[in-house]
Amino acid sequence: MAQAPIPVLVNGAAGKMGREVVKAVAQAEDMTLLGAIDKSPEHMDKDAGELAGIEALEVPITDQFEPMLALASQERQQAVMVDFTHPSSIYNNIRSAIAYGVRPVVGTTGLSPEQIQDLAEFADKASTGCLIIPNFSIGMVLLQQAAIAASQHFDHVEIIELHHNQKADAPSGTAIQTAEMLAEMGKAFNPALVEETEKLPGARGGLAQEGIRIHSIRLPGLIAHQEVIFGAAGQVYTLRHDTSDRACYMPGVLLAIRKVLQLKSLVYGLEKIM
Ligand SMILES: NC(=O)C1=CN([C@@H]2O[C@H](COP(=O)(O)OP(=O)(O)OC[C@H]3O[C@@H](n4cnc5c(N)ncnc54)[C@H](OP(=O)(O)O)[C@@H]3O)[C@@H](O)[C@H]2O)C=CC1
Ligand SMILES: O=C(O)C1=N[C@H](C(=O)O)C[C@H](O)C1
Repeated sequence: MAQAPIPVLVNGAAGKMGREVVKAVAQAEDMTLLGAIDKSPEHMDKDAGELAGIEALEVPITDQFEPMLALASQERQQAVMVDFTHPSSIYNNIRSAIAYGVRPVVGTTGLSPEQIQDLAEFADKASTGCLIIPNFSIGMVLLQQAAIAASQHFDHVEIIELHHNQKADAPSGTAIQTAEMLAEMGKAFNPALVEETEKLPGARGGLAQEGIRIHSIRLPGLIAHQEVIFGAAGQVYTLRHDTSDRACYMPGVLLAIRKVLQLKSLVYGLEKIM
């Protein structure tokens, strides 16, 4: 029997990322858009395809999250929920999806390490695959790999992340993940040479693990950008990634939808499924 297409729910379907995901799923031959959920009253009942700038898909935007999960749980082929909503709702969204046996692919940032640990235990107990991916772009995975390599040779590093000014959380999930990866190298960075005084609180950025500082910039005109800057005597090594279109995340999102069906636990980071 031919493999049935993967039924996909998109949560946050009226948002900037959600619209891209609707388009990508509609155009993927092995997937079908089962539902498009969003809480924005402005877009309620609109056709998700038309809102995404493609043909009508006969899938209206709805705010009925749990009924959609219930519907998805009835599907012959296991269903996936892609979530690009808001930091305030993501923890509960993931728990609800897992409770219904629907596999979450999560791009929404802002979960704490404790929440991720708790969700990992919940997914384990339910033997349900779940992917939490702070950044779906291949370019960022490559930047992070280059940063890990550079960290073996440099003891000083700072991260700057720059985003559009509609972003709710700071620092970005990607910057937090990048700092975590560098911290896992097992050494402390940025040994202090002088006693520093911050004349303006926050001037030196947020302090992540192992002395790594993260600086967040929010401006209209930006999409998503990150620099990891290494310094040593007489040299500076800068790694930079720039996005110019949210389409850059879609190959990673489609890969994650396919891969989450093979998992029985929570996996954090695109690099783990590539
Ligand atoms: N992992 C990755 O590669 C990427 C991750 N992101 C992350 O994805 C998230 C979304 O980003 P973006 O698309 O730019 O944001 P948007 O604000 O453009 O879109 C979010 C959409 O979700 C809706 N929404 C908010 N809360 C809920 C809820 N509880 N249930 C259903 N719908 C909800 C919003 O409605 P309303 O407008 O009414 O609030 C809005 O329509 C952010 O956390 C961002 O950091 C973004 C880009 C890439
Ligand atoms: O809000 C965004 O836009 C983005 N959010 C993610 C993050 O917080 O890292 C990924 C990317 O930077 C775009």
